[in-house]
Amino acid sequence: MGILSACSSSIICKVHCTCFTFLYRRVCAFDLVVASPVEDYFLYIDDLPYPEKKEAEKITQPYLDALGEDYSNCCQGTAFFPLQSCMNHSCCPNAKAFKREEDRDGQATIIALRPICNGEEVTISYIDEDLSFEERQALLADYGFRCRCPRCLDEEP
Ligand SMILES: C[S@@+](CC[C@H](N)C(=O)[O-])C[C@H]1O[C@@H](n2cnc3c(N)ncnc32)[C@H](O)[C@@H]1O
Repeated sequence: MGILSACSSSIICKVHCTCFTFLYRRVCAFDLVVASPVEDYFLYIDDLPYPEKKEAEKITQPYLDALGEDYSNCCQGTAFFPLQSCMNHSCCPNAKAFKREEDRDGQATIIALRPICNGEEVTISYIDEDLSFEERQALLADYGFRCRCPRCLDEEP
């Protein structure tokens, strides 16, 4: 297995997605929900100084009227993150990959769940690690492998 190891800081890194497309999950895609970019755009217009705001609103108001309440719908999708794709799974992971409110589009954060020693492998969980050994193995079989993490080796009958 390839290994991604890292330093001991709690926020390990911010990773960027290279494309925003639907991928087979074995490639290690990452499900995302991001705030509506349309809403962000209207908030930006709202903050413009007076003459520019007036000008911009002449163009944006018809779109806002047409969209109605749907303008603030968040977007959901799956993205490919090259760094996260290098991270092996563990049923007792030491890190977690997710998008925080402050992460902008195309960015996600890997955060340590506990202190990680220099040189220690950084692992995330691909599944709900609260499941039983059999349930975890069944889900991971769908990813195409049998889990050999320390917890599974320990729980293996
Ligand atoms: C997203 S890749 C992870 C990076 C990969 N190890 C590499 O070198 O490119 C997922 C693959 O890594 C292997 N893998 C990841 N976690 C594993 C684990 N806990 N036990 C066994 N194999 C694992 C499996 O072959 C799996 O299909």
